[in-house]
This record gives sequence, C-alpha cells and structure tokens, in this order.
Amino acid sequence: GVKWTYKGPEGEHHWSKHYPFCGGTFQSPIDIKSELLRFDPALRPIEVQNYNLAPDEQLTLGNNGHSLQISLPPKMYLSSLRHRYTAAQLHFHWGSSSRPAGSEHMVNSRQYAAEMHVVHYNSEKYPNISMAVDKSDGLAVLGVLVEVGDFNPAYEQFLKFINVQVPGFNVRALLPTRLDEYYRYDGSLTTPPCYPSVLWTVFKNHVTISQKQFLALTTALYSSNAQDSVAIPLHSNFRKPKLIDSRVVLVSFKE
Ligand SMILES: NS(=O)(=O)c1c(F)c(F)c(S(=O)(=O)CCO)c(N[C@H]2CCCc3ccccc32)c1F
Ligand SMILES: [Zn+2]
Repeated sequence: GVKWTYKGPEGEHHWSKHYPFCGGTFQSPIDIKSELLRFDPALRPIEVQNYNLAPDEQLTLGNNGHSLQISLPPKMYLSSLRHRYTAAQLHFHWGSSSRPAGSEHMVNSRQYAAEMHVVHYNSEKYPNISMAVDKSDGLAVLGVLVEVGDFNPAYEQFLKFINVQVPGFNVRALLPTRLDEYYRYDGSLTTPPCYPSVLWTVFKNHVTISQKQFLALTTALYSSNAQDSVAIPLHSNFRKPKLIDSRVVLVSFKE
C-alpha cells in the first residue's frame, strides 16, 4: 500500500487521502472519559488460552517500519468472546525519550508512556487475518497501557533481543493481573487502512516497565527497512485520539 507515517506530509492528517476509512466513523484510539462509561454486567473476564509458550517455541521479532511486532502462534486464542479469536501478533506504540507519553488510548485525557496491542482475528468465521481484517466482527485487540515504574521481568524476554527469533515466553505475564476489569468499545485499526473492524478491550489497570526497559523499547527500532540508506529512529508511533461520536464505552467493573 501507499507509504504512511505518524508525522509530516504522510502523517495521520493525510492518511484518509489514500485510506478512506481513516477519515470515517468508529475510529480508534479514543480518550476514554468517565462520563462516557456504562457498566455492563454481561462483560465476562477475558480468558486467554495457551498464552504460556514454551521456550522451544521460537517467536519472530520484527520491525514492520511502524512498530516492534512479535508474531504469535495460532494455538493462542481468546475464548471468552462470542467467537473464538486467534492471536496473530503483538506490537507496541510509544513516545520518545524526550517526550515519554506515547500510548494511543487515553483515560480521562491521561496519556501513558506506551501501549501494547495483542491482535486476534475471528478464526471461526475467517480462514486468516487478511480475510478478517476488514470485517466488522473480524478482529479483537487487547490493549495494555504501560507506565514507567518498576522493572518488569516479563518484558525483558524480548527487549534484550535484537535478533529476529525470541524463545517462547509467558505472554500472559505481559497483561495486567486483573483480566476482569476493562473498557470495551467498537473501533478500528489505529493504522492505515483504519478498517472499523476491531472489538477493543483496553484493560483498566496499567503495567509498569523500568526506565531502562522503556528506553530499550524507544531505541530498539529504526523506521527504515533494510535497503533504505539512512536509518531513522522510530518513535512516537501513536495515533491521536479520535471523536467518539455516539459510541458508548462499556466497562466490566463498577467504579
Ligand atoms: N494498533 S492496531 O490497529 O492493532 C495495528 C497496528 F498499529 C499495526 F501497526 C499493525 S501492523 O503492524 O500490521 C502495520 C500496519 O498494519 C496492525 N496489523 C494488523 C492489522 C492489519 C493486518 C494485519 C495482518 C497480520 C497481523 C496483524 C495485522 C494493527 F492491527
Ligand atoms: Zn496497535
């Protein structure tokens, strides 16, 4: 597809020129404001299956020019939603060492240091993620807000790796302890083509990584692919919050 960036002439205000959905409705991320929230007792705790990967399960760590991503095996899936959603990859959004705030979702206009997304697709209805990516019930993404604080051994598993293969690790440990407290809304991919195909689950509780780990994340990548001559450090790869319109944000917890 057409090249896009987070800043400059191909930045987010220009995405809709080549990717019309980016200028459409049901866009993500959003600023999750308390006055928009509605408690929904039907929202069950998120259940993850086979997230605890054995070390002999090699995972591919990649830089797709937009984010640090880890491809995930199809044995991993979510079992608590209407359909089975099978894991495809996880990736991050972050700020920069000079401007640390880089999460995509905000909570009452608070932007966190970073955000991790675990992308899943509806494997009951679609054979692969490419067929699911533009369907309204195609994707389910788990969002984890990341703050700088205590060292987090779970994140160390891959932040120390710069090669392309990382040993399997417990992906569940990257999530907050409580999977029963989350925000839920219908939204979109936060990158082009911005399809409104994502059932968003953003956990209420953030996780922490140390300043050193955060620096490793923000300096891990260069946005150029291999053959480009100059390597430009990749940072601030977050989209700004979009209008909520008439959408309601459901919450699984009482304040
Ligand atoms: N924030 S977000 O909306 O969750 C989100 C990203 F921010 C993001 F950068 C990516 S990307 O790394 O693929 C780069 C551009 O799509 C994705 N990819 C998903 C959706 C697109 C197709 C596809 C195919 C295989 C695996 C994952 C994905 C993405 F879903
Ligand atoms: Zn993302």
